[in-house]
Amino acid sequence: MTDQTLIILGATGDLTGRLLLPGLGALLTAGQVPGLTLIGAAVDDWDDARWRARVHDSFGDGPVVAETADRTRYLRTDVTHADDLRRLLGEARGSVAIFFALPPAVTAKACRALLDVDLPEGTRLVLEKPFGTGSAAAAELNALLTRLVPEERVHRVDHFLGKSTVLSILGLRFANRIFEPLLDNTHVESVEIVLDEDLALENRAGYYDHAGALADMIQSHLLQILGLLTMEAPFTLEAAEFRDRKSDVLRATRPWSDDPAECSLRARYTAGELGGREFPSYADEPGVDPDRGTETLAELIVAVDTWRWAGVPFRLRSGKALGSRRKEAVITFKKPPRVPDGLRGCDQPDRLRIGFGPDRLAVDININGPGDPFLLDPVTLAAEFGEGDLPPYGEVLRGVFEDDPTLSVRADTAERCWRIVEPVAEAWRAGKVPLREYPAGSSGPTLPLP
Ligand SMILES: O=P(O)(O)OC[C@H]1O[C@@H](O)[C@H](O)[C@@H](O)[C@@H]1O
Repeated sequence: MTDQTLIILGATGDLTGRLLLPGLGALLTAGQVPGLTLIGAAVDDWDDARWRARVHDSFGDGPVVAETADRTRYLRTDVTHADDLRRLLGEARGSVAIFFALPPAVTAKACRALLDVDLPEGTRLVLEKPFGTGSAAAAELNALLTRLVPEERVHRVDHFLGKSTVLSILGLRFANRIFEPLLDNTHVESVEIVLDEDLALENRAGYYDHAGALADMIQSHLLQILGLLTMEAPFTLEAAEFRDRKSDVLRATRPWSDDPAECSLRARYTAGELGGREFPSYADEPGVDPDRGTETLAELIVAVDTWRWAGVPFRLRSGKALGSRRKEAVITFKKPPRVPDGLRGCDQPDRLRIGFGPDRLAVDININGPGDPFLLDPVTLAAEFGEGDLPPYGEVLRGVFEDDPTLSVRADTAERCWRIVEPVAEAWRAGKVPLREYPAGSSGPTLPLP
C-alpha cells in the first residue's frame, strides 16, 4: 500500500472520539495502514498536544498506534474555506482520504469549498450518514461530489455495513442450502428489523434533535440491512455487482400503505428509569427544542415489491431509552400447512433471528421435548458467528484505504433510501401521524403487523 493520509474534518466532535478513532486504532494495530499520516481539523481552538492526547486515549497502547498518535497534527480549520482546506492538503503525504465527520449541512458547504481546491489524484471522500437531509439535498450533494472525484472514490459510510455483518448475512443466505429456499412470500409471514437501544440521547442533541429516529436509523442502517436480507444472490462480491443487487431491492421498497398513519409510528420518551438511573424527558434534555417534535422512536412497515417478497410486511423499528436492548432481524415463518391430529402445543411460529454486533443466529422451532412425546416444545438452536477481526468503523476505513467501495452506499441508493421514507416524513411534518409518548425504560409502542 502506498503512503496514506487521513484528514478528519470535525476532529473535535463526538463521532471522531467515540467511533472513528477507536476503529482507526484497531486497523493500525492490525498492521493494515503502516506509516499513516493522520491530520485532525476543526474550528475549535485546540493545539497538537490536546489532539494527540485525544488520539492516544482512543488508540490505547501499542507501538504502531503510538507512532501515528505521536506524529499526528491538529490544524484549526474553517472547513467551508478553500484556503484553509488547501493548507490542510499541504500537510498530506501520498494518497489522501478526507473524512467529513460533520453535520450534513456543513459537509455540503465543505464540499462546495473543495471545488476551488486542486485535490490530489486518487483522493477519496468519506461521508457520514445521514447523507443529505432528503432526496433533493442528497441528489444535489451527489452532483457536487461527482465534480470533485469519481463515484468509486466517494465512500458513504454506513457502519452497519461492516464486513462481518454483511458477510454473515450473505454467508447464511448464499453459502447454505437450508434457509435460502424458504426466504420468500410462500413461506415467510413477516420480517422485523429492530434496533432498540437502552441508551438515551448521550449529549448528542445538536445532531439528533434535527435528525430523529427515522433519519438517524431507518433511512440509513435499517434499510441497508433490509437490502442484505432481501437481495438476490450476487454473482461475485465485487463492489459493482454487490451494490447493484442491493439497489435492485431498495428500488422495489415502499411504505406498506399509501396512508402513513397506517404504516408508521413516531414517539418520544418521557421521564423514566432505566438500569437504576433516572432519565429526564427527551423534551427536557439539554439542547433539545421540544417544539421541534423530534421522535426518539420510529416504526415503518414497508413492502418489497419483487416476485419473491410481494405481500410480506417488513417492520423497521428503532428507538432510544427503551427498557431492553435489541439489535436483530427476525424472520417469522408461516405456520405449517397441517399439523397431524394428536400433536399438541406448537402454537409458536418458526423464527430465524439474526443478531447484529456481536453477530449471532438463532432458530426457534417446535420439536418433541422431554416428557409427553405428543406435546411439542419450543426450542432454540443458537450459534455465534463470532466477532469480526475489526470493529465496524475499522472495517469501513479499511475499505477506504484499500480503495474498495463495496461497503459504501452508492449515490443512487442513498437517494432511493430517502425517497422510501419521504412520504412518511412529510405526513409527520404535516401532523397527520400523532407524536406518541413512552416512559424511558419501557418497551415503547409498536404497530400491529398487517
Ligand atoms: O449499535 P451501534 O453500532 O452502537 O449503532 C447505533 C448508533 O448508530 C448511529 O449511526 C446513530 O447515529 C446512533 O444514534 C445509534 O446509537
